[in-house]
Amino acid sequence: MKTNNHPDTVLIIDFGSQVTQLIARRIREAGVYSEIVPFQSAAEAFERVQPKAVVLSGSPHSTIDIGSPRAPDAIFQAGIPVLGICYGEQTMCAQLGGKVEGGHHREFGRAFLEIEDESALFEGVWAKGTRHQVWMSHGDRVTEIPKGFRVIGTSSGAPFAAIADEKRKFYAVQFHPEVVHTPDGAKLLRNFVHKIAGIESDWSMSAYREKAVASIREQVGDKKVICALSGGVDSSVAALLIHEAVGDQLTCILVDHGLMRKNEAADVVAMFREHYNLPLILVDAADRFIGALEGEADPETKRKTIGRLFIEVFEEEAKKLGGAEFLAQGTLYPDVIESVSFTGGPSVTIKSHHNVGGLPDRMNMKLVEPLRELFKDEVRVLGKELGLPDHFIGRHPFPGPGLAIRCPGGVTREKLEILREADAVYLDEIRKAGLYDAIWQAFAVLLPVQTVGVMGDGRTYEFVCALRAVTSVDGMTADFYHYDMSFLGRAATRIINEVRGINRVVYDVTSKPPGTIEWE
Ligand SMILES: Nc1ncnc2c1ncn2[C@@H]1O[C@H](COP(=O)(O)OP(=O)(O)OP(=O)(O)O)[C@@H](O)[C@H]1O
Ligand SMILES: O=c1[nH]c(=O)c2[nH+]cn([C@@H]3O[C@H](COP(=O)(O)O)[C@@H](O)[C@H]3O)c2[nH]1
Ligand SMILES: NC(=O)CC[C@H](N)C(=O)O
Ligand SMILES: [Mg+2]
Repeated sequence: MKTNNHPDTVLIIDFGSQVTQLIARRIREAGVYSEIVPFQSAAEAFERVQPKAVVLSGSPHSTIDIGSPRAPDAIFQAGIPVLGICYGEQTMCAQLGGKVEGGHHREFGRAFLEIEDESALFEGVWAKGTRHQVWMSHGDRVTEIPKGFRVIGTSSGAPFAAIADEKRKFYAVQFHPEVVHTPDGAKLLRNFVHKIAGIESDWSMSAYREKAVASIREQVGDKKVICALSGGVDSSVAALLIHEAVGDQLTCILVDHGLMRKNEAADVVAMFREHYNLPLILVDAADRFIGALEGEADPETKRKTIGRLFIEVFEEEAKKLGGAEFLAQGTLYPDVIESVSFTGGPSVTIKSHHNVGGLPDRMNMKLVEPLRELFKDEVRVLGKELGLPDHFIGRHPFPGPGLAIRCPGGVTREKLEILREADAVYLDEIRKAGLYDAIWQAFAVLLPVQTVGVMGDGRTYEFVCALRAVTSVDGMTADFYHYDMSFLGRAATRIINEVRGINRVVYDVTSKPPGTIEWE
């Protein structure tokens, strides 16, 4: 039985490529809904989703190895178009009667594709006899293609770099059309979904909004929902969507734990109460959080204390409301994929991220997760659609434990106050320089180190403030932002002049890895 709400889905079978998510992105950019499933559950997902087309991803595996992953045979018998990419091509060939060999012709990075023949895949993009840049990353290669296929493109390392069986609508490429280093790749994927699979563009955020609102109504009925609202993009968009669906059945809870940025709580409250008339409870829990944190210097203990207090506050607030059946969360698609990805496996805990994910178990509530099919940039588009002002949509992420993890070592009220001021000055300078949107996340850190300085001919002995700014796509990896030195000089001068308690400023030039974005 088909259980997915989207009539025209492209199913992407993930064999563990680093860039599988990009395939989904590119297809969605073409206005077509796509879903990623790990290969282990592909057979079940194929049955459930009944896709209009299938894409097979790349993989770190080799089809030559015994026990390496395969696509379910059913997809080749369903009469729908299939596109194999890299490993996807190799397994398609291996499964349909071709041959793959471990190569002496490895290609990594930039390569050139000679167009040998016309094809629906290349229509309007690449003409026969031309040559184009593509991006490759393979060690194995196809050496014999299955019956029914013909060669449409070659590269110096891969005689079967692009092949097609137009009758069965099976296509396969050794290069990666999903990455930006294949400049025309997105157009090929568009050809695949529109021209070959015949799917029209109907995936838009306004269509999504309607569907999401309807399904929230169906799920929630006349029951109560609470939503932990931080004012971050994810929880804000989730709250607005649920409010549109069930109005006053929703109550949002914003916890002011005393670890927010300057004016943060007030701004969030003003925005949601005044502009949206959204039922919002602001809980002032600053004493409770700071009281529990005082004297605690261990980063993990700090994080766990904050997580525990969050749960306590939500439990109390839910009780005051007479209980609530549902808990809303801003879970995004990458979170969902990560938790099911077969490459994930048991990994070490670098830090215990606070999220409300621990809540439902403890609180016995069902989850409402209206964003679980979306990527962050899609959430931003949806936020715009819902009328969230630009300055809210473009906000840098802010962690649940807030300033506590930017005060390494013990937290005190005084230190938090110094940090809050320094952070505000720093962000003000960033905005003035027009850099806010170019930076993924920026913040100040107050080090537990005092140094000697001289100010107004007097000796000072005050704290060191570290500035951090990073570029990133998803927070998983990051580079430090390459400021102009004169900007750093300006920011440092202002912080030292305006913030009592700081007499020295340094800049953090660590990428992630080896560093993390936050200091704790
Ligand atoms: N001060 C807070 N009060 C209430 N809920 C909070 C608070 N801080 C965090 N949360 C909850 O924890 C969740 C996870 O925080 P996270 O920072 O990952 O997401 P966000 O704040 O919604 O968006 P962004 O990633 O843009 O900051 C939030 O979605 C929100 O539900
Ligand atoms: O909601 C959150 N709860 C947390 O406990 C938490 N810790 C880190 N972060 C944010 O996650 C991103 C990656 O941070 P790290 O490189 O420090 O792990 C960065 O954007 C961090 O700000 C958190 N967000
Ligand atoms: N990127 C890939 O899909 C690589 C496939 C296979 N591991 C190879 O080296 O050829
Ligand atoms: Mg946040």
